Amino acid sequence: MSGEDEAAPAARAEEISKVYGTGDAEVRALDGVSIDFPAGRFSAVMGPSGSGKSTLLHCMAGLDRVTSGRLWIGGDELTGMSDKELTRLRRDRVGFVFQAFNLVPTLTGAENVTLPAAIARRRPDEPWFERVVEAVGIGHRLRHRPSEMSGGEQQRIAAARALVARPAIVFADEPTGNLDSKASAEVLMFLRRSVDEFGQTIVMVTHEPTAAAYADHVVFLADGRIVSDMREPTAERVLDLLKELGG
Ligand SMILES: Nc1ncnc2c1ncn2[C@@H]1O[C@H](COP(=O)(O)OP(=O)(O)OP(=O)(O)O)[C@@H](O)[C@H]1O
Repeated sequence: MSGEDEAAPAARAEEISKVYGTGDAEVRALDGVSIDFPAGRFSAVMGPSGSGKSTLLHCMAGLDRVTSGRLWIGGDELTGMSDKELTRLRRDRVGFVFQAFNLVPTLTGAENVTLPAAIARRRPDEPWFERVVEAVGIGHRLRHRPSEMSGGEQQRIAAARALVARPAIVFADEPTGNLDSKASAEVLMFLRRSVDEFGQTIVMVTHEPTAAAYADHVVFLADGRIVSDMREPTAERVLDLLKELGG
């Protein structure tokens, strides 16, 4: 958590814009956003509803394409990649955690965690799997199916699934949006631990100041632009700034 942000960013956006629709229906969801997400840090993205948070995350993760501007994951430029190249990049370099856990209901917890590696025909790294499972605290749920788990347990399985492939970066979109405060804290503590202990890079969209307070820094969006930035956030300072920004 030192201040050297000169390290190569894990992800970078340069003047990106995203326009949905045309004519009267045109929506400029992102309007010239430039941002570096430093490697080995936990970053949060906040802002009012409709400010472009999910759009930013989806574009940076290669799930959606920008209208203009350039994007990188590590040294790889996403803009200009074919769909096939993007799919491969997402599979090999990016982890995802979504609000709606997105586990496969017919698979056990363990099978859900190792599914991406199986799809990519990668050999499972057993010691690493054990370490991630220990850190996430869901060892006792590995043989259960998602329907037999609480929301918090399902989300921790989803977080372990994102982490176990050792991605260059994990994007989390409202990962605690469906969880109560205790389950949220467990998920967030795991994400924090994965940054501190495993050197993981995380970018998380959230509405919740208490969730943002787990991050090393927070960027604030409004109307598709970055309007503020906060290091070492606390829930109180985040809340104050959101009020100031009218969010
Ligand atoms: N597929 C789409 N087609 C048209 N407009 C879209 C599409 N996706 C998003 N938008 C619009 O782009 C803007 C930004 O949406 P986005 O979902 O990125 O905001 P957000 O900050 O994540 O909002 P929320 O906090 O409510 O999830 C909004 O005005 C939204 O209506």
